[in-house]
Amino acid sequence: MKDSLQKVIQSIAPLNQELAKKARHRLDYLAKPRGSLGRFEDIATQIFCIQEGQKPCVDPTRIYTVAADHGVIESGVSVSPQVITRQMVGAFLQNGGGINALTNSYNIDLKVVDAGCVGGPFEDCPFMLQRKLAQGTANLAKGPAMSEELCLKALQLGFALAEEAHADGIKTLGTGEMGVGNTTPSTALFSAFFQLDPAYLAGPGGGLDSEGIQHKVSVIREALRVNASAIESGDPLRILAALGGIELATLTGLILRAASLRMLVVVDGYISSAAYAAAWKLQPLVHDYCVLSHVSAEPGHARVVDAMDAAPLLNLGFRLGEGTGAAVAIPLLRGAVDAFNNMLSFENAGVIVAEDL
Ligand SMILES: Cc1cc2ncn([C@H]3O[C@H](COP(=O)(O)O)[C@@H](O)[C@H]3O)c2cc1C
Ligand SMILES: O=C(O)c1cccnc1
Repeated sequence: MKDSLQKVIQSIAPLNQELAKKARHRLDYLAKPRGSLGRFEDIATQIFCIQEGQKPCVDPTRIYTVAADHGVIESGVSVSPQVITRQMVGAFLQNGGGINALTNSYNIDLKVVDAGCVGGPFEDCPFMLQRKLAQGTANLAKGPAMSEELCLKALQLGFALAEEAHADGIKTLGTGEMGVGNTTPSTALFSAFFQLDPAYLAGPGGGLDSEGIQHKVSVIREALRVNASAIESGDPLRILAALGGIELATLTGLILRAASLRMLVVVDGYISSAAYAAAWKLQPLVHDYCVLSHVSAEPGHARVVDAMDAAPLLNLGFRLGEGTGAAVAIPLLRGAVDAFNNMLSFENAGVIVAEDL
């Protein structure tokens, strides 16, 4: 199983800088001052390179909202009980979650994945994927959250999801998650990967008060202590297994495989960024295939995006997860490629460039 991870990691190619020059050249000759479409120009260039110089396109798009439970919930790290994970998946299946409203609004395909929810299978539904790998994780404050084997299985589930999307002709993938308690493993991963104090990162998640946040910090400190040997190994796979979650490792696999299949990935907020951080530690080239949709209202997010040299597109005060930020960013990507593809050049528009006078 480790071999397939190595294979995916090695098959991610750097973007061709000659193509980036070509895209910049085109953008410079469109009927606008150079660089005046700012980040849209970067996005169009990135997509042009990912798609190897084809006319860039964003659609069709899909968001995978991956659900799983977390043993650490028994340590009192969330305002919500574990059963909310299941109930929210039930709400998604009735088209009633935040992610449903936004994917419907923006015409994005949604797939909800049970990767590790406690309990039995969910009701059948055309956009539900029943891929349960385990009944949640173990409590990371007491030992590793996952065995390396379970973590590899989750990575492989992520590979399969990216492959299925690719086979369906999807060009852009978004990440989403649902798992009560998952800001705790996310914060633990960020602390371990970037040597940051959990007190500097931990926030309210689903709604903890300041006392609750302090308790969460102490639980994360304990998780870092009991999993010190994995952290000291510096091996991102061991760290992800020890401190992560099933949905997080699935999203890590999805990001890696999507990059190797040359798909653009829109990474949602704080929690999805923890999956991205693991992918980035395993293969820094994923940076070139990903866009971070927004900076989460979870206060640690701005701090870790700095550590990853990433620049989220939006700041909307979102702190929901589920893929909602990714959904909101997708129309912006469409606008960026439409400007690239559809604007006239100075010459075709009959506009005289100052330097030609
Ligand atoms: C009703 C409800 C819907 C959600 N949808 C996403 N999350 C978000 O909050 C959870 C993480 O926060 P914490 O670590 O504090 O539990 C995750 O499930 C995340 O997706 C929700 C949380 C709740 C309560
Ligand atoms: O930004 C997120 O992903 C987030 C933050 C808090 C709670 N749930 C999700």
